Amino acid sequence: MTLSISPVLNSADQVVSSLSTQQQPKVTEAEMMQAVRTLLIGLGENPDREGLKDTPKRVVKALQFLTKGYHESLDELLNGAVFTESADEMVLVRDIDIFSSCEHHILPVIGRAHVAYIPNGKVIGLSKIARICEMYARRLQVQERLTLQIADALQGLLKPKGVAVVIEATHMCMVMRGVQKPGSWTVTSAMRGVFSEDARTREEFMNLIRHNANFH
Ligand SMILES: Nc1nc2c(ncn2[C@@H]2O[C@H](COP(=O)(O)OP(=O)(O)OP(=O)(O)O)[C@@H](O)[C@H]2O)c(=O)[nH]1
Ligand SMILES: [Zn+2]
Repeated sequence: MTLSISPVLNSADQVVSSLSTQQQPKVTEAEMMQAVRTLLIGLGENPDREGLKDTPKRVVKALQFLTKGYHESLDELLNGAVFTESADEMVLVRDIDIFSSCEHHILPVIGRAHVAYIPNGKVIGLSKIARICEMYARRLQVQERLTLQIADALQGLLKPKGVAVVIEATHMCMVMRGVQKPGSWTVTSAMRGVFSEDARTREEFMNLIRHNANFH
């Protein structure tokens, strides 16, 4: 099977970023598996031993899953779930699990996103906020870009009064290798509109993401 690994783009995506627009060459799954086999040999392994026989196939499948966001688009995931509403108070979806992969080492980045916006005539289906996070997380990323892509997607889709995104994450490339700092985690934020202009609105958001829910 020949895979096109060029990202699926739509108008909303184009508003969001030009970072993923480059055309990629087409590569077959067989070629991808062969590359994994070469890696195994380079690591001193025997790719033909029983335990590793199907590993190239599994690795390719796993990497395709971890980067499936390249083949998704905002239009598809939204499924029309943007509604006209007069609500104009902050909407916050907290503690959205993030499983991404760092683009430098292709190692896991694990954390949580908190996403808020203040509507301006339109609201979005709540699950779609998590789906937007998921689409951008399932790509090779740096945490800063992931954070701003989520913010800019919401800003572009809803034209709200403001958007705030905070991501807290730990990078396995800093935990399992390299500098080896298991307790470290990184916080990134992207503030748009009133969240960037008004310290009180930003403060309210920061307080809400610190507060512990009663049902936990
Ligand atoms: N800003 C940013 N840096 C990241 C992210 N993920 C990984 N990195 C960093 O990317 C950098 C790559 O640095 P290099 O010196 O080229 O690579 P390296 O030799 O593997 O670096 P070390 O991790 O320090 O061993 C490292 O400092 C990583 O910590 C991210 O999401 N955001
Ligand atoms: Zn890394």
